[in-house]
Formats: sequence, C-alpha cells, structure tokens
Amino acid sequence: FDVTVITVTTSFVSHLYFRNLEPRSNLSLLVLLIFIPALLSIPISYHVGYTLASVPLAFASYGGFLVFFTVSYRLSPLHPLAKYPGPAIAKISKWWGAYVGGRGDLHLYYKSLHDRYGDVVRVGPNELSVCDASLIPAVLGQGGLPKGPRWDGLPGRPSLIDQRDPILHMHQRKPWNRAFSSKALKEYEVILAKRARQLLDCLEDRVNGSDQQAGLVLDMSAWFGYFAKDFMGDMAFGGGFELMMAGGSNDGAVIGSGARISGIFAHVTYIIPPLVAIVGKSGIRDFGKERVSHRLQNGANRRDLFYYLSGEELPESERLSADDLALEGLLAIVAGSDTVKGTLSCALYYLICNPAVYNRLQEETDAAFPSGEEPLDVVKLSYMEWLNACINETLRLQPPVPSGSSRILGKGKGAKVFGKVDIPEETQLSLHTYSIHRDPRNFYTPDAFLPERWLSNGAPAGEHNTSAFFPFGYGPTTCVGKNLASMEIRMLLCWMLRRFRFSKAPRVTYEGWEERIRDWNVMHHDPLLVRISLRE
Ligand code: HEM
Repeated sequence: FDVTVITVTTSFVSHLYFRNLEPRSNLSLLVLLIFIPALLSIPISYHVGYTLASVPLAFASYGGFLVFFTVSYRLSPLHPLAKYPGPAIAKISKWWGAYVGGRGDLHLYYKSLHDRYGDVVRVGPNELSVCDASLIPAVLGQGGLPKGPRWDGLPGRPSLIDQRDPILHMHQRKPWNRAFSSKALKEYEVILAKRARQLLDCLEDRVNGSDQQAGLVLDMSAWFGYFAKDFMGDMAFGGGFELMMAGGSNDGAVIGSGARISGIFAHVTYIIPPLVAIVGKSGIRDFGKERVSHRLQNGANRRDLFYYLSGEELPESERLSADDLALEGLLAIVAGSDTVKGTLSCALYYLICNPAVYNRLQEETDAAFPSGEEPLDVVKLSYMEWLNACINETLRLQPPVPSGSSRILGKGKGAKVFGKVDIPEETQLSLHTYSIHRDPRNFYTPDAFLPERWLSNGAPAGEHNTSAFFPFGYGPTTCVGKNLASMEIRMLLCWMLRRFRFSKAPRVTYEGWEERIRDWNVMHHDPLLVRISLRE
C-alpha cells in the first residue's frame, strides 16, 4: 500500500470516533492521538528513508487529515445537529466555548447568538443552547434530562452539584434537603444574624474612623464577599475563615479563586482528569479536609449544615467519610458565597443607580422595622413586597449562574423531542437563563430595571411570565440553598438600609459596570465602589 493511502485511511477511521462528539475517554485519546501516529511513523520512515523526520511527518499528516475529516463532518449536512443554526467555529469544537468561557462574556455571547439565530442555537459539535421558557418543566423537571458535564469537578466521588446520575443524585441530596428544611433554616437564623451584625459593625467602624465631611468610599462587593464566605464557613465547617475580621486576607479567600479556570473547563471537562494527573492533587481538598477535622474536633454549639451533611444523628456506617464531607462543605462555600455576594452587589448597584427605587425601599424598611429594631423577623422580611420585588428584578437581570446548568441525553436513551427541539442521543442542551430572563416574550422591556413588574398591584401592563424566571434552576436539581440565600439577601439588604445611606461615589464611573459582569459559571464582577454614611 502507498503510505499516503494508509495515513488517509487511518485518519478517516479515527475521525469516526471524533466526528460527532468531543472526546470521552482518555485511553481512547491516547491511542488515537499518540499511539496510532507513532505507529504510522514506521511505514513513513521506510518511505522517506529518514527516521528522524518520519515522526513529525506522521503526526502532522495523520493529525491534519483527522482534523480535516472531523471538521468537514461537523460542518456537513450529515451531522445529526446540522439543521440547527450557529456559528461555524462553535460547531467545530467546544474549545471555542472554552475560549469565550475564559473571556467571561459567555452569557452575552449566547444572548447575541439567540438574537441572531433564534431560539435554538448549536453552540458545540453536539450541544444546543435553547431560549424557550416553555421547555423548562420538560427539560429540567421530574423525568427531564439528567445533568450534563458542565459542573464536572475533580476526579473521584462527585459532590452533589456534579453528581450526574439521577438516582445517586437523589440519595446524595437527602441530607442537603434535611439541612435546608424549614426547621433547620430556623436554627440558622441566629448564625446568620450574628454574621450580618458583624458586617454592619465592621462597616460602621470604618465609617466612624473616616473623615465624616468627605464621606467614606468602600468596595461593598468585597465586603459582601467576606460576609458570605464567613457565613458559609460557619455553616459548612463550624467557622474559622474570619475574612471580615481580617479585612479580606485569610485562608478562606482561596476558595473560589479559580473562577476563570472553571469558566474554561466547564466546556472541556474531559481535560480535568489528565490535568489533575499531571499537576498533582488539588490543594483545595486538603484545605477542606483540614476544616473537617477541625470541626470534628471542636464540635459546634448548634446544628449547622455540617451537622446534617455529616449525619451526626446517623449510625457510623451510614456517615460520609472526611474526604466526602470536605467536598460537600467546599461545594456549599463555592455555591453559596459568590452567588449571594453577586446578588447583593448587583442589588446595591441597581439601588444607587435608581434613587426612586432606593427611596421607596428605604420607606418600606423604615416602616417594617422602626428605629432600633433589628430586621431579624424573617417572616416579615418575606412579606416585604418592594424588597422582594427589588431582589427578584436583580436576579432576573443578573442571574448569578448566568448560563444555567447543562443537561445531556445519554447514550442508549433514543432520540427525544422537546417542543420544537428534537435531539439525538448524546446531545447536550442548556436552557439559557440569561437569554430567557431578557426575552421580551417573557418580560416587558426586558433590559430595564423595573421592580414594579413584580408587584401584585400596580405592575405596568405588558408581558410578565413568572414561569420564565428560574435563577435558582428548576426541578430535582434546583438550588438546594435557595431559601437560605433568600433569607440572607433580604436580611442583609434591609439591615444595611436601616443603618446606612449608600450613594454613588464621586469620580467613579458606574457606566458599563453591568456589562463587565463575567460569567465564569457563577457571576464575577468588578469592585463596587460606593459612598457610605451613617443615617441619623
Ligand atoms: C442567589 C443565590 C443563589 C443562586 C442564584 C443559586 C443558583 C443555583 C443554580 C442555578 C444551581 C444549579 C441548579 C441545577 O444544576 O439545576 C444551584 C445549585 C446548587 N446550589 Fe445554589 N444558588 C444560590 C445560593 C446558594 C446557597 C446559599 C447555597 C448554600 C449552600 C447553594 C447551594 C447549592 C447547591 C448545593 C447546589 C447543587 C444542587 C444539586 O445539584 O442538587 N446555593 N444553585
């Protein structure tokens, strides 16, 4: 055989593995990308008569043909998702998604694709992004699709969020559900109030220590971050971060610091295991384990999240190992701190940019909790209509998980139809939260901050589809910490407005702050510099 024929044929056969999907197994990658071209270099060396040149030649020619066949197939009408529109570069490889994910504007990019191509866009070789609120129950609800790879984490037992098997997920979620029952939440109110009070006291100390005339300008988003991590640290590991006390620099700050990386990896999760094998074990796990043993040694004087996750009330044999507890605890901190920090920051941003909304909220909080009373009554907070309208509107415009979570139709499940979307096996599908929240078919003037749209009386006429509002997800994998998050955000906002006055800081440009919010799975944003003073 002619060596060219051998090379082209082997590349063609290998492309059958790559043509539909991104790689799935590292062993097959090793065989197809290293072993085969290395073997090919033998006949090539006979042909060119120069052994040293044969190896790069084999890799280049085999690789070149492999890419050519794979790309041609992915762009061709033969691909099972060929009928769905999308940018060619996205259809070719998820590495494009990884690039956009690292840039941080994935949510804006997907929104622009939906504006251009319509409700269903092909955003990867085998992945669709869908902007259609009517599909939320079918795709995410009971009996819908299981989780896709977006949250895949470190190798080993998955934490709750990256547990993709629906049955295992259901079992793993049980202690979490107990931990966020109404009875458990009631117990957390004290821990929350203590941390909220600490934040306000820290802020007050700084205001008192500043030049009262000039006023104090603080990065409130940093302070929200310290608060949220200290609080979740209390809940998950019985405390120990003390970021508020240290003004930010402390061990706890490392958790979640790899945000950009996770924005990239979410698209190419198959590279995580080989990378971990090369780089070595992750330090974050050791940190988690150290916190677990600290909590086990010291115990806690009240029930916290750790109590429920560790199953302290269960027989020894049914409890989680220290390793697994560390993973679940770290998940709580990652999932529960940047999301809350982001929501509080965006809410404050919208308030200072919309003085009429701010003043109305001030009136509501002053009336609900007259002078001297701390806003600890969570039932009362849950009935404050304007407060909740402001929070909902913030979560609508800036969902802290802007691109939602991916789903996948597994191999062997057969094709499925969801409304106007029919998908073959092994297709990934995401309902794009940011785009659905800003779709004029769901919300009148969708880009405007209009809390009044959430009022039962006095809402402006126009579209208001509450079933298109799903910042916490939907169905069996919906955010388990939703009620805790709502309690935190309500209490904090209300308390801050009772004690301080916030306004735009002089010489700070607020324009574009919203547009610079990054979607690294969870939202990240620039510092939020705000002028803060004590109220009379
Ligand atoms: C504004 C605040 C928050 C928002 C918007 C939010 C949003 C979300 C979203 C969109 C998901 C993914 C759902 C899915 O995959 O279908 C999620 C999952 C999760 N969230 Fe939250 N979250 C918030 C706060 C919290 C808090 C305070 C905690 C406390 C520990 C928490 C813990 C979790 C956990 C453990 C999961 C995984 C649930 C599962 O897979 O069953 N979140 N969250």
